[in-house]
Amino acid sequence: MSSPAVVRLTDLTRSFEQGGVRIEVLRGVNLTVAPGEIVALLGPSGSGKSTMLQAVGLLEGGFGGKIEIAGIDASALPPEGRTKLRRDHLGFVYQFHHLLPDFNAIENVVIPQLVAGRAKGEAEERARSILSSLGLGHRLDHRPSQLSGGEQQRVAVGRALANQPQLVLADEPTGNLDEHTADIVLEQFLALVRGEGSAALVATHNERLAARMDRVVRLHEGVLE
Ligand SMILES: Nc1ncnc2c1ncn2[C@@H]1O[C@H](COP(=O)(O)OP(=O)(O)OP(=O)(O)O)[C@@H](O)[C@H]1O
Repeated sequence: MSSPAVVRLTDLTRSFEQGGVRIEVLRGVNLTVAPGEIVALLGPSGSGKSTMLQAVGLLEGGFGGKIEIAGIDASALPPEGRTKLRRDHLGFVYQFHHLLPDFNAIENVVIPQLVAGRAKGEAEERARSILSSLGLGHRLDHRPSQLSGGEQQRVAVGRALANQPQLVLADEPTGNLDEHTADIVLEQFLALVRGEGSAALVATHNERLAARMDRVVRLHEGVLE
């Protein structure tokens, strides 16, 4: 039997009420992401990309439709079940790094592994290997404030992959970087994700970067084209 899709969204809906006005942001999104597949989510500002990633990331409620992660219906789970699903299967990269400021690069990649129950030595070895593959072997002891924007973002990528997630959710992961640095960081991100065999759903408005991924889907007026 083939392994289940890492994500399957069926008729996903989300609307917000603002000042008495109802905005329907997602109007019935359907999407399937296969294991190891890297999908670019394109759409103009305000089209609902972040809202869609929040749904898949199981970070918020309020969505209609069905969200399945690794073959499990998340919509039917209690909050602790969703937390476990998120911890076991998902990794996150945001536009801003959100690294722990008081910990250095290697610690930022080790800590999530310790939380997940991995032994310290093994976690350190893995963190070193991931950060070296991201070109940061010479920056392991640096804290976020001692790293460039591109380096900070690469550590954030390493942290997202630390626990071998089946799916990485990335919201404008290079949106805060200049074009040249964004290209380098994206290439390293894609290489690491491919090397680990993870799938990824990457929100961006950058067509050029989207073209480097396996498939492009577009959000338009609340549905995927
Ligand atoms: N908590 C909220 N309350 C009210 N409206 C919201 C809320 N979150 C998002 N929205 C609205 O939903 C729409 C989609 O927002 P979202 O952030 O998902 O878009 P996006 O495609 O990620 O945009 P960008 O590329 O600018 O990040 C916007 O019109 C936004 O104002």
